[in-house]
Amino acid sequence: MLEFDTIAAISTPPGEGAISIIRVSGDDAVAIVNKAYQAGKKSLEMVDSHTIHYGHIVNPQTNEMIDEVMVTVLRAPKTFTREDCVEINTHGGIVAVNRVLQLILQLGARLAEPGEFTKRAFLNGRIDLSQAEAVMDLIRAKTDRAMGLALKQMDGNLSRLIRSLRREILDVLAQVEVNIDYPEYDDVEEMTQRMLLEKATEVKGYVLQLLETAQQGKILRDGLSTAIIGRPNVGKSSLLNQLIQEDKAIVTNIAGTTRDIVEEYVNVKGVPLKLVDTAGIRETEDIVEKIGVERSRQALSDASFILLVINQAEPLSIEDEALFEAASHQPFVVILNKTDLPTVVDEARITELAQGNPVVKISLETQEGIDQLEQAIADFFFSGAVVSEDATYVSNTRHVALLNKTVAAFDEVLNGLANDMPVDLVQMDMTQAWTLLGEITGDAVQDELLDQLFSQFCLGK
Ligand SMILES: Nc1nc2c(c(=O)[nH]1)N(C=O)[C@@H](CNc1ccc(C(=O)N[C@@H](CCC(=O)O)C(=O)O)cc1)CN2
Ligand SMILES: Nc1nc2c(ncn2[C@@H]2O[C@H](COP(=O)(O)OP(=O)(O)OP(=O)(O)O)[C@@H](O)[C@H]2O)c(=O)[nH]1
Ligand SMILES: [K+]
Ligand SMILES: [Mg+2]
Repeated sequence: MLEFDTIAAISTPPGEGAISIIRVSGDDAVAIVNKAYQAGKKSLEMVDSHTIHYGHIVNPQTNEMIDEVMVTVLRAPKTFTREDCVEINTHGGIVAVNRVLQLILQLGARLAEPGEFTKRAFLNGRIDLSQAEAVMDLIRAKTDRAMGLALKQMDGNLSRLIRSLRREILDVLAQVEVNIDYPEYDDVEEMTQRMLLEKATEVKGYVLQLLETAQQGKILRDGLSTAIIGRPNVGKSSLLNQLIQEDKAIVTNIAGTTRDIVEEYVNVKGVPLKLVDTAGIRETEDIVEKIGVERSRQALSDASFILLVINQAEPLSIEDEALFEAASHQPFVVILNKTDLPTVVDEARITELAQGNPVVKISLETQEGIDQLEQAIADFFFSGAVVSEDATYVSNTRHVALLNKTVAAFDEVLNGLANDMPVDLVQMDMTQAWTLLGEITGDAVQDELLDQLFSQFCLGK
């Protein structure tokens, strides 16, 4: 076990709640909290591990009572950090919890840095780096799918796969050493080269397969960024409300109702969408609406997927046609809304403008066609492929970058072999692939990177 000082932080979000938790971790956690804990003759130093105790937090210097609390004592190693941990459950709000924290800091603990508890769990060997990163993903997850993905990674799903690939590489590297040191056969050079070729090809194949999951993995994690665009009053906000099943965006019959971007996460037939409702796009002199229209254009170019809404009860306008052009840089679905009203729009022209992208007719008034729309969205995402619930995904940009570098290292190995390079040079590239994969799990990372990664965490985590 490494030597660390004792850290403390508030682990619950700021704001009004019934209870807040202060977490303390380190060798002196129990002793420090015990100095402030009062409950008759009871001492936290004497209680069993993983038990919770009622009492008061009292400033030992002034005897001032600060809060009535419940205190959990968790002794190493079966704790989140693998260190002695104490959790103080104070009253909610911000005053009580902050006063208790200040006292704990006065009594010898240091304020934890963001992510420092998780960092200790990593440094003390309870979890690896990709699992630690998954903890952060879990906290930030906004859909069930994103959460499922994070939980699996936390469970070590990706780590196990990476470890097995590294073991394969290490095995072949060891075998190469043996061949060099104890050449049993005359053709040892050729055998060694063949072994390296086979293994590099095989493991590179696995890494490429993993990389193929990255795009979907990223969408599962962050949501498919989807902009709802269209002229004013075509029903964009009504569509957002329909998809999220909630009256979140304001709907009126006044053109130019939506001024600001409205964002919502929603799960459509298993596809997590980050939906953005925008201001109707038109030329306008209204200053506020003008800014809204600017934001709509920005949202349009930021999105990976477009829902282009047209009012089919009106003739197609020049503005509608321009929107097809604007949307054409991303995949889009054309939505002909208001089918409860007579059709006026030129459908042949729409088909032409859609250029093979799906066209779906709906009425947000009568709910007609909603299911077909949701199906069209899901079809786009899955594009025929079935996404397995228990597949291993890469969803983290850092991991994707490392996997790409690993592929490049394998290419070096393969090039070297094709060009009859000396085996020890090829060995170096093979070792490089092994090191790069190790950076995903944190088996080979520098302090600087660790500091940067963990500082992205929330305080108290
Ligand atoms: N009060 C409280 N609730 C919490 C946490 C916490 O730290 N405190 N967690 C913080 O994220 C999460 C739970 N995660 C945890 C993960 C591992 C261990 C832990 O003690 N692991 C040990 C022993 C497990 C066992 O008893 O079998 C281990 O893995 O060695 C604890 C919490 C969510 N809820
Ligand atoms: N008849 C009919 N009316 C609809 C339908 N969908 C929406 N509407 C109505 O059309 C009007 C405009 O709807 P919104 O959802 O506010 O349209 P929008 O595109 O968000 O409008 P802006 O934010 O102003 O650009 C409202 O009065 C809705 O009730 C539909 O399918 N049929
Ligand atoms: K409107
Ligand atoms: Mg609107």
